[in-house]
Amino acid sequence: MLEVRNLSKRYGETVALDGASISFAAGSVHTIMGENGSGKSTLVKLLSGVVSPDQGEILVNGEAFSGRDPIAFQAKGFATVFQEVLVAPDRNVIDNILLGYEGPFVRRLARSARRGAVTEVLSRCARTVIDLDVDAGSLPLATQQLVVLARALVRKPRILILDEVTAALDFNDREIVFSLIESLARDGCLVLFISHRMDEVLRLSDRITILRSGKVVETLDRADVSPERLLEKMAPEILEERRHG
Ligand SMILES: Nc1ncnc2c1ncn2[C@@H]1O[C@H](COP(=O)(O)OP(=O)(O)OP(=O)(O)O)[C@@H](O)[C@H]1O
Repeated sequence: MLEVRNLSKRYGETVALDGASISFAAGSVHTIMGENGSGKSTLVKLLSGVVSPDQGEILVNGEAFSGRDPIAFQAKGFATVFQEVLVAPDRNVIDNILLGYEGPFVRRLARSARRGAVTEVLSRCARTVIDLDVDAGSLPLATQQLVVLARALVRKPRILILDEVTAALDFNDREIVFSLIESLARDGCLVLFISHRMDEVLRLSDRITILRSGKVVETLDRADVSPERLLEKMAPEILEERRHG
């Protein structure tokens, strides 16, 4: 459904992504793992149209497209929740969740229906009760993250990219987000999950791609991985130290 071929991105002297080729299947949770600086966020930015690749292709259902055009990516069914929490701080929660969503769905909604749509989408991704009328900037960071997640969900994405979204969340909200991820994948969505938490990666992933220094080390099926194998692929030097330490 989604494929990247030979994708590369350089920032000055730094090669952030170096000829990455990965195939992603619809209806699956595909995790990208790697140490800090391995290129995970660069891949996310390329797949969101925030930056454009120096080389390589992004294909959706076999059709190549790329470039620096987030709206075009959204139109193709991509929605991304970035690592940095991005709310419009002076707009209320309803506006934040419906922000930039120019689809016919929202245009036709009356005021009360907007509130209903937002309540429904929040109930799918948060146990925390969120006041819809306060400015999003006044909410705790974890709640802001849930607002951004709801914003992605309201678009009914076919490809949902979650970059370290669970880091700030409390236990209850993390559990509800896990269930949401599982149910989205069951319904045919591709969930591209970026995390360095071994427990959640092993629990949720169907496939795992490991990046090291901008290169794809390997893509593995969940059945073939163990924590030790993942660590060996991500950071062999750490495993070596442990063996001898
Ligand atoms: N805008 C930028 N300008 C210069 N260098 C950058 C920029 N963005 C990323 N890099 C560099 O590219 C490399 C890959 O960074 P990237 O953020 O993609 O890694 P990451 O795996 O997401 O790391 P982290 O887990 O810390 O978020 C790093 O060496 C980083 O310093």
